[in-house]
Amino acid sequence: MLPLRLAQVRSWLLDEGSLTSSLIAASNGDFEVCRLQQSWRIPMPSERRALNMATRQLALVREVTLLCHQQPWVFARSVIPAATLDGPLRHLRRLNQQSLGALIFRHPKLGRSPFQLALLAGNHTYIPAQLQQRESAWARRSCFRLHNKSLLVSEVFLQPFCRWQQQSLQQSG
Ligand SMILES: C=C(O[C@@H]1C=C(C(=O)O)C=C[C@H]1O)C(=O)O
Repeated sequence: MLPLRLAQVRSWLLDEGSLTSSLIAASNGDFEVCRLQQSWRIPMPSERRALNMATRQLALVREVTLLCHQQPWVFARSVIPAATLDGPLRHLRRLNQQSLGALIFRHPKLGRSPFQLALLAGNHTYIPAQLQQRESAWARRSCFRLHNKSLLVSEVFLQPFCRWQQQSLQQSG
């Protein structure tokens, strides 16, 4: 199957609301978060730049898949600087299988930067090996801000999501 054209996924890529909420609705509630890893690491250079972090500074890096109907629809990587874990988002330290979005979207003053979009090769090293695929994958990235604290969230829309979206578009004509 060819990767979806931008026009076919644009509404999902540019939606500023909670992706968790959208996927729960799309899957009629058959949704779960699977935490792949969560550890203190030096972020990638482009992530450090997006967060204005110093070169050797550590951040809490969380990687999950968002599963709908037990299928991995999205791979998400969040980079949370230590300073962000001291403020109103300090409970993110203890995040496990709960959705990060379910927590941060509770805050009415949550801000979000404009999205950066990319079409990644399905075997791009950014995607964990077990999630890599033949088809290219659309990805988006944005910075959340709350009380001058930031965290960077990247999401890659995988093939099971694309198959569902293509069927949805065909059914809606
Ligand atoms: C930011 C959101 O949280 C989602 C859940 C994540 C997690 O649990 O680690 C990470 C990114 C998002 O896909 C959202 O729902 O919009």
